[in-house]
Amino acid sequence: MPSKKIKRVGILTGGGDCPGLNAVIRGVTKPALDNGLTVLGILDGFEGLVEGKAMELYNKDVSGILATGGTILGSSNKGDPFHWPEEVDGKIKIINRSKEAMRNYDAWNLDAIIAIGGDGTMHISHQLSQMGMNVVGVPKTIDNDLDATDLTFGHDSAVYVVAEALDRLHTTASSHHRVMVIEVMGRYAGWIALNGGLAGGADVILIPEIPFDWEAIYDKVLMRNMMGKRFSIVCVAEGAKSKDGTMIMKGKDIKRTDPIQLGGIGEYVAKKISENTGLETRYTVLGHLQRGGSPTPFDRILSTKFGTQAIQLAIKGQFGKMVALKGNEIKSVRIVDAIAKQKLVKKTDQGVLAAKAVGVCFGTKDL
Ligand SMILES: Nc1ncnc2c1ncn2[C@@H]1O[C@H](COP(=O)(O)OP(=O)(O)O)[C@@H](O)[C@H]1O
Ligand SMILES: O=P(O)(O)OC[C@H]1O[C@](O)(COP(=O)(O)O)[C@@H](O)[C@@H]1O
Ligand SMILES: [Mg+2]
Repeated sequence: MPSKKIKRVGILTGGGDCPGLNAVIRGVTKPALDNGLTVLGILDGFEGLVEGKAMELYNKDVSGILATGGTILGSSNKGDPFHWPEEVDGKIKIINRSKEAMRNYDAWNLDAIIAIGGDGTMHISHQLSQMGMNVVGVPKTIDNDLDATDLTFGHDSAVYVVAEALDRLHTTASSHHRVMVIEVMGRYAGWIALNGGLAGGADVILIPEIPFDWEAIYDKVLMRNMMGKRFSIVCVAEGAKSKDGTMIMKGKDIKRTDPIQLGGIGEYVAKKISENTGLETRYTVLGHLQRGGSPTPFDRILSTKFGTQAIQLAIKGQFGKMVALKGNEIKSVRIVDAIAKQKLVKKTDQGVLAAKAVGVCFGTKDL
């Protein structure tokens, strides 16, 4: 049976922002308008859907945003309709506001929503699909931890920032004969540390998937020193942990479905190296610099392909699907399958093998 012709589509960006979101919004909106659809930009992710915050998008709104960072729609990693925190008598109570989300969807006369986000956004999209909402997903996250796509947009831009930072740290590390530790993002996945470390020539890369031995790190930096290489660069993922330790948290935000805020491992690793090797050590936390600014050309292209394919799926009535990169092709997968598995670094990944082959230490002798 041919699918009902859609006339009006909503678009939102959920979760942590990243470079390329605006390129996707443009990639969806331009062809949608050309096909006679109207487009409603929902503000601040699912928060806007629940609270009724939106604006019409016209050609002028998406003109000139291909290369701009952030999202013109705003984003939020708190507004989960199914897990909405509300303060009652000074205490946080979790309530379900999904019916209000459905009500706004109907009140706005939407035939579909394009939801751009990561695992959290896709979880919510799946739940809303089950309630009858037509959703098409677009995978974003600097972390690259969605298994259903070979790459998420935003990752390449984050890796570019890490590589540039490592280049800069190299020159000062070399001048002062220091160990430089850099903490990068990625949550429970080590992709940013692995790919950024590879691109920036790190000597040690520490990732959550490969718990490390302290001794292996000390040996590596001391050995380099003995060989006359009087500086070392250690690239550590925020979720990395030692074999005898746990991930280090900098805080908790109970308003979020995953309340854990990672951070602090860089400082800790630097302190331990300094205490146990006697080498002068400094640390840098790259933080949100990895998520800000203009997308790389690679991410602009991927985002544009994702956006244009997503609106095509919606026009064809292919709901409950997420666009995905498979090899060089943009395909689609079911959102329910996309949230089934997190993509983590495996010890056998070519990036790990290549890093090992050029002498990178992962803080373990077990590899
Ligand atoms: N496993 C989950 N199931 C349902 N909702 C989630 C889950 N993880 C996160 N969320 C919610 O999804 C939204 C976005 O999640 P977040 O992880 O910040 O961004 P992303 O969409 O990039 O993964 C937040 O409102 C968060 O509370
Ligand atoms: O900006 P916040 O709320 O501190 O979140 C930081 C987290 O968001 C990220 O930058 C990106 O995660 P998402 O893409 O899943 O939102 C993680 O690498 C990091 O742990
Ligand atoms: Mg997430």
